[in-house]
Formats: sequence, structure tokens, C-alpha cells
Amino acid sequence: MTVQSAYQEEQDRLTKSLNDIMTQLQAIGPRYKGDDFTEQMLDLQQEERRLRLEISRREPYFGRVDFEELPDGEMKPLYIGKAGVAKKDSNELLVIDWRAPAASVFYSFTGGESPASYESPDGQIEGHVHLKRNFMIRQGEIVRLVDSYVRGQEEGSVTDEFLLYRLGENKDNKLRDIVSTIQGEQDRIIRADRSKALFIQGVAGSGKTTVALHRLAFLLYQYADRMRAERMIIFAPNRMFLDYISGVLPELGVGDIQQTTFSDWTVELLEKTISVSDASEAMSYWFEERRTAEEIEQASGRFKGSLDFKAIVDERIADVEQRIVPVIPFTPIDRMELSPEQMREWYETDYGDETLMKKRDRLVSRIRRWMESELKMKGIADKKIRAKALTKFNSFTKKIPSYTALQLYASMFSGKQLVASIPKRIAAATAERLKKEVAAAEDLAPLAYIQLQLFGLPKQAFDHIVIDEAQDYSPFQLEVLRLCQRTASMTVLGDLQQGIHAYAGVQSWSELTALFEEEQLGYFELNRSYRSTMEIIEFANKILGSMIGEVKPAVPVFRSGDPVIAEPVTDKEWLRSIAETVREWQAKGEYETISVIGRTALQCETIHLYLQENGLDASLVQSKQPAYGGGLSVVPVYLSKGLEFDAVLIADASAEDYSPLDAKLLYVGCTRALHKLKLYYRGELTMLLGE
Ligand SMILES: Nc1ncnc2c1ncn2[C@@H]1O[C@H](COP(=O)(O)OP(=O)(O)OP(=O)(O)O)[C@@H](O)[C@H]1O
Repeated sequence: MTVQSAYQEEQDRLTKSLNDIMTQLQAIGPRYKGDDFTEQMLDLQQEERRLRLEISRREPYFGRVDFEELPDGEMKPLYIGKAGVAKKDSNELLVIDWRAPAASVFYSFTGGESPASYESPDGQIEGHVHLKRNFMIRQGEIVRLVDSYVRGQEEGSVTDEFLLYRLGENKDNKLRDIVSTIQGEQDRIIRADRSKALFIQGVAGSGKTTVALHRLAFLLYQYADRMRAERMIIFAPNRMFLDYISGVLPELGVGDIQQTTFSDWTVELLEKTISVSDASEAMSYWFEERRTAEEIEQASGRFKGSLDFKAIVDERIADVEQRIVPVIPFTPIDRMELSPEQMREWYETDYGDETLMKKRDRLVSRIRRWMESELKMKGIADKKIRAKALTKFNSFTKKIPSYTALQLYASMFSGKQLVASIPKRIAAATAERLKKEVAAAEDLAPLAYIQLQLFGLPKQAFDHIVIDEAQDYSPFQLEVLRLCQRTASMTVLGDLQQGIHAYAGVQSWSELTALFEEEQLGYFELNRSYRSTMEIIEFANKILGSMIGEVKPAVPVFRSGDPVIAEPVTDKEWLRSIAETVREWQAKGEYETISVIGRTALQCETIHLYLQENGLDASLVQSKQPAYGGGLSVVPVYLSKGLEFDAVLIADASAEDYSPLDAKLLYVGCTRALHKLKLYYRGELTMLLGE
């Protein structure tokens, strides 16, 4: 078949499919507004169907795979789209959902004559792939059609032409879905075992964030009976990043998944009884001035994030528990006594799995009930005697310890109960802060942990948790989240090579995986980088040479672009050169997002001001910012993590700005670029780039 006739045939089928979809959409009636529960449920189902059809109307499908089921099945063309759609008034599928078992062949097939297979509910299905075709459909027209595999034709292996085309596109201020070009290695993660804690180590630009979001969409589809969107949660490093990823799940037709930061989540958990100190203070301490390796190692965040510190907290909680059951009898009036043994028996046998403060409250109520019934049994109605008994009860139960999470935590850092093993400087600074009901990032995990132990989780446990940029999490933080689930089901993703918050995070994944049993764990590595051109990836890989420990160079997809240039400038020319480069890039009109990445917030403010004064409308990204708006931006390198830009200009890659300790920062900065990367440096070029 010629390309032309294939195109025409597909266009005809597309038009027919779209007509079918439109007819179905038009047949959907208005929404139900009444109170009848059954009608409401039916309305919800109808609404979901309408949403699926709306998604399909925009782009019904993006792929086709012709699969001949073995041993003697017929050959079926399967059209794959974001949402599955059946033909009008029929069970026959017009489009299969990308998450359906059969669709996995489209992603996992790597070419060759050997049979391909997929897991179906009835077991493994084997068959021959005859065709793998990609489409790009816009406004009802096929604007691109690429056959990446045709059985019996020359190479016999899947080519990446369509992927390269997609990667060459510009990006705006939001991350997008990748359903049409998910790669085999990514697909394996998306469809991996639901019950495990999956750890994904992936180089910059390998699609970790994107893959984790697609995995959520997959889990909700595949395990609709067991997993609920409202019992899933995504943890991201800051609100700007949350805004950046916020479009992907709705694009995939998934709503209602809570997306938050660990800090916001903890504040909610503690019912807003604390506020969190401004993150920009910590940022400025760690990134604006030079810090030594020793300072990082001894940082209070590393101490408080450790399991050793958790053990200290556990001891304190155990101590409170120890004091809950009174060791002396309760005698509300003469000759009426409740023994400590009886109270201990109630406490230990009746309140089993309850949390500490609930057990405490139940014990207090039980003592009261005992008193009331004894008074009744003894026929004591005298008001004076009863009032006296009540006073005794109040003073007796007042001594049974009762704490809020903040009170218990604060008790560890000052006063009579100060924990001796906490370094003095850490204790003093923490006590000072907590007095004002302010917590720093390092206090959040212990506070959340204590809250869970004292009062439990206010809502249902999570079915699945996603943790992005997990290299910045401490073992204690992860342990807190682990406690919020019934099973180990988690997706934990990050890149140790981008671990710029070493003062709080981990240096090896084993620090986090140690929290799980061997059989609960899954581990994947993604080493191919999809974001940047080959030139940019090879350039950034040079920086890895300066990192301590094992490093994983990113493997580029074969997408070539401009060479990366590092150019010296004098102090005097510096700002002017930055403005000129930006202007030149803008004039070309090739890039939608351009970023000037500076070493510190202060440097960025200087650059931003200069650009503004010279007629270049740039936005300055700051740590408190709730959203990143795209266009031209000036970003401190430590806030650029997770984001990406069509073109990146590193403002000053000098030895002064990037010392040997700053390899991860520079790596993060350079790997933000998709198509273009340029570096200026004043004085000496940083040693991190070698020759
Ligand atoms: N299979 C794919 N097809 C098309 N684009 C892809 C694919 N995988 C990843 N990408 C693109 O690569 C870029 C990087 O993806 P993403 O941000 O998810 O990676 P990451 O590993 O989380 O990166 P980083 O750690 O650097 O923040 C995005 O623009 C994403 O759309």
C-alpha cells in the first residue's frame, strides 16, 4: 500500500469514528439535578462517559497496532487512544484505552519477527505484530502518520521517528502527557505490580515525573474496584512544581487526586496548629552562601531525618504511654477504690489498636463510668459527697498525661524532659522555634509521626502514594508516609545525581529501601534521557565526573541540536551579553520558554532588573511562588529542579559560582534545557566542566 492510500484510508476511518463519537455525545441528555440516589449514580456514570467521549473527540487515537493472535486468531487492527470508546449501540471497540492489556503491545513491542505478548485477565496472549503506526490528529485531520514497524520490511525494528518528532517540539509552562510515545522501559514501570513500593532512579529528563503520573492513571483503570482517586496522593517538592504538573492527570481523564507538598500535608494533619518557617530562609542559608561538606553532614535536617532520631522520638512516646496508666489506686470516696491493676487491664485488653491519646481518653471515660456505677450501687445520692468525688476524679485524671503533637515534641528540646542525646545547638534552636509554634522543614516528619501515634490518620489510609524528588526525603519522612497506608503500594522516584538538598535528603536509595521488606520492593532505573538534545546531554554528563560515588551518565535519544557553548565574559560585559543572547533567541522565534539560570537569588534579582530595564519582560522565579508562568524567566538554579525550558542560559558558570561541591547544582541547571544551552562565565570557568 502506498503512503498516500494508507493516509486516505485512515482519514476515512477517522472521519467515520468521529461521526460515531459525535452522535454518541449528542445523545447524552442533560445532567440530573434531583435527590434520588440511584439517579445520581447513573448521572455520575453518564458524566464519566461524556468526559471520555469529549477526550476522544479531540484526538480519538494516536496509535494502531495490527495483532494476529496465535495460534489461529484473526488479525485485528487495534486503535489506541486516551479513552476507550465502543461503537454506537454495539460492544465492538472503536478505540481501546491505552491502559488496556492489549494496548501494552503497542508500547512494549521492539520489532523483529518473533511473537509479541501481553498479559490478559485470561493469561498470556501471544501473537504477531504486523504493523505499528503512530498518528497525530488535530481538529479531525490526520496531520502526521508514521509507520514505525511493518512486518517483513527491511530493518524489522521499531524506529523512533515519531518520538523524535514529539521531542523536538517546544514546551510551555506545563508538563504534558506522553501516552502516544511511552517507551517500553517506561511502560514496564507504569504497569508494574500495584502492591509494591517501586523505587525509580532515573537520570534527568528520563520521564520519572511523567511516568509516575501515568502510573496513577493506569492503577485507577486497572484496579478500579480496589483503588480510588481520593485515596491516592502525590507529594511534590513545592507549590510551583505542583502547578507545573497539574495538567497531566486531567489530560488523562483522571481527577480528584490530592497533590500536595510534605509541608502542606503535615500542617493539615496537625490541624493547622503550627506554621512552617519560610522555605526561602533555609534556601538562602544553604544556597546563597558557601557551605562545607562537614556542615552538610552535620546539618540538623540529617540528624532529625534519621531513624536514630525516630528511635529517640519512639522512646519519648513509650515514656508517655508508660505514664498513662496510673500506678496508684483511685479513691473518690472512702472505702471505694479502683486498683491500678484493674486500670491496666482495661487499658491493655480493651483498647487494642487505638492510638495513644484515644486510649487515654477511653481510660479516663472508663474511670468515670466506674465511679458513677459504684456511687449508684452504693446508693449515694448526697450532692456534697458526689461533688467531692467528682473533684477527686478531676484531679486524679488531670495527672494522666495528655499531649498535643507539638507539646510532646517540644518537651524533647527543653525543660526537665530535655533529651540528653540531642546535640545542644539543635535543641536550643528547635526549642526557640517551637515556642512560637513555628516548625522548620526538619521538624515536620517527627511532628507528623507523633500526631499519627497520638491521634492517628483523620481520613482513610492511602491506596497509593507518589513521592517525586524522593532523593530529598529523609528516612523518617518516608516512614511517616509508610504508616499512612495499608499496603506498601508507592511510587518513589528521584535522581541521586540531582540531590542538591543533601543537608536533608539521602545519599543512597538503600537509606529509604531499608524501611521495606525485600518482597515489598521493586527497583527500576531509567537511564535514557528524553528531554535534551544529544549535545546537551553529553555536555551535562561531563559534570557527573566530579561527583563522589557511583554516577550514571544519561544516554541520549538520537536527537541532534546546536553545540553547547561556554563563553567567557568580562564583568562589564556580563549583563549586556545575557540580555543580547536572550534578545537573539527571542528574535529567532524558535523557543517558547527561555530561562536564565543564576546561582543565587541575589544574582537572579540583578539579572532580572537589568533585563526589565532593557525592555525584556522576564519573570523572576522565587521560592514562595505558587506557579511558573512560562515565557522568559530568571530562575535560581536550586529552584529550577523539575522544570524544563526550550532554551537555557547559565548566567555565570565560573569557578567562583560553581565550586567542586556544586556539581549537582550545575548538573540540574544544564539538564533543564530541551533544545539550546549556553553558558557564560566570568573569570575562570568552573572546574566541573573539565577542559
Ligand atoms: N516517552 C516519552 N515521549 C515523549 N516525551 C517524553 C517521554 N518521556 C519523557 N518525555 C519528556 O521528557 C521531559 C522530561 O520528563 P520528566 O520531567 O517527567 O522527567 P524527569 O525524569 O522527572 O526529569 P528531572 O529529574 O530532570 O526533573 C518531559 O518534557 C517529558 O514530556
